[in-house]
Amino acid sequence: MAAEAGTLREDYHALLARHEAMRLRRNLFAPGTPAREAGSAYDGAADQRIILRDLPLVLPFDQLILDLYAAMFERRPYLRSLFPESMEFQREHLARIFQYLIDNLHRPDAMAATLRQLGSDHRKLGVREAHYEAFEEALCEALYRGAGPRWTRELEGAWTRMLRFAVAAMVDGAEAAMGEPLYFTAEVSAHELRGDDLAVLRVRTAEPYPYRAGQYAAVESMLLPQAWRHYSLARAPRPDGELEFHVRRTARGGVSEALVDRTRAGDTLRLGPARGTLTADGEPARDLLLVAGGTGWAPLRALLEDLARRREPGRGAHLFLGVRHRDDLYDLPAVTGLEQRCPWLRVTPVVAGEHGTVADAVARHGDWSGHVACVSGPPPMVAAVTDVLAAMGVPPERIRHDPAAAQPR
Ligand SMILES: NC(=O)C1=CN([C@@H]2O[C@H](COP(=O)(O)OP(=O)(O)OC[C@H]3O[C@@H](n4cnc5c(N)ncnc54)[C@H](O)[C@@H]3O)[C@@H](O)[C@H]2O)C=CC1
Repeated sequence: MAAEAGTLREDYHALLARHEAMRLRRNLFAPGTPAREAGSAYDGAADQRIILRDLPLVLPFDQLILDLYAAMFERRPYLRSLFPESMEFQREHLARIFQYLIDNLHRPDAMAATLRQLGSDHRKLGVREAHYEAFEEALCEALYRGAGPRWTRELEGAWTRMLRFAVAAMVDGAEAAMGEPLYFTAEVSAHELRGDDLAVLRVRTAEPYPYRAGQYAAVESMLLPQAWRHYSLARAPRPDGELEFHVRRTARGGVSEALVDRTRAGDTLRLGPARGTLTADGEPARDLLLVAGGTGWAPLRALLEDLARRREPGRGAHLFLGVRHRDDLYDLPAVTGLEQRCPWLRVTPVVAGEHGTVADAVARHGDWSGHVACVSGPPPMVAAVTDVLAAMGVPPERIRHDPAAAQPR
């Protein structure tokens, strides 16, 4: 066993050394034009056409991705430790990334910011530039396996160029974030069950944790190493530095179960740096429409606390709080506390069985075309509310929500 581990380590260091040598060579032989800068000349539209044309050959993604990880771990077993024990979420995540890349390949520059962020977020997983090489090798093998006799060099070329473009932006993002901490260690200061499947966790980080109201963090429980899930920070930043998360158990064996059922005060969590642009900033003259569904209330609570603190004269806010059942109004004291403190805030609870959908309630209530809207909840609810608001003439830049991919499930 020890000898095997030794060989794995040697393989790993050989890969890193080989990679560093390649990087040096690239820089020596092509000064000023490292591979990653070539992205700006990348003809993504041409590769998009090839990939879309041949997509039926390599679908379903599920199989392609299963083959990819199998090939990677078979060839380089030492990379397995960078991934969580359960690969299910990881595979779904990769399928979403592939879909995102394919959908947006015709406008590579527009994707760069998302990919740089992704690269910066991959640092906390221990991912290094060299690992992408192993990933590319495994992708080629999976494409070859999937397409079988219909595999072509053109198909492989288009996928490889797409991947290299994405990797170049991710590596840029990782390098630009060198000064940012990989993660923050936090101790759970309180764990409170609110119903059988929901917990409110309060945590304190060892170092100050910078964030703005409305943002979210990747959270890792020590019970499930390398499995990170996003949860919104449910309070505006406070002088005592205490943070709050609202977690609903969504599946057995996942991070939400670990956080709801198996976490107690005194336990350690890790938090990635705060992310997201769900803020009320930018247009202080406009009234706010806040639409929450279930634990999607968390970031909107932070926004309201922040607004209550730095009251902007004349600015009103209307909150629609959507839940399935009355019992799901799990944070009522906070809601009523804000309502009492803030005469400019109106609250409309929407209980699905009694009042219909949140989107319908928003539509029935009035004309929101002059408002800034912040929407947070299950992705289908966010989509339905966004459609209603768009139909009323609220421009897209005034309808704010987190990307569906950033949500805990
Ligand atoms: N915990 C957190 O920090 C955050 C959670 N979220 C997301 O918010 C959601 C909250 O989930 P739960 O608390 O379980 O809420 P839930 O499933 O109990 O539903 C909350 C509200 O959304 C409506 N809804 C549910 N499914 C819908 C659908 N398919 N179409 C239209 N409306 C629908 C319900 O009627 C209810 O009004 C999750 O998707 C989570 O990812 C979003 C931001 C932060």
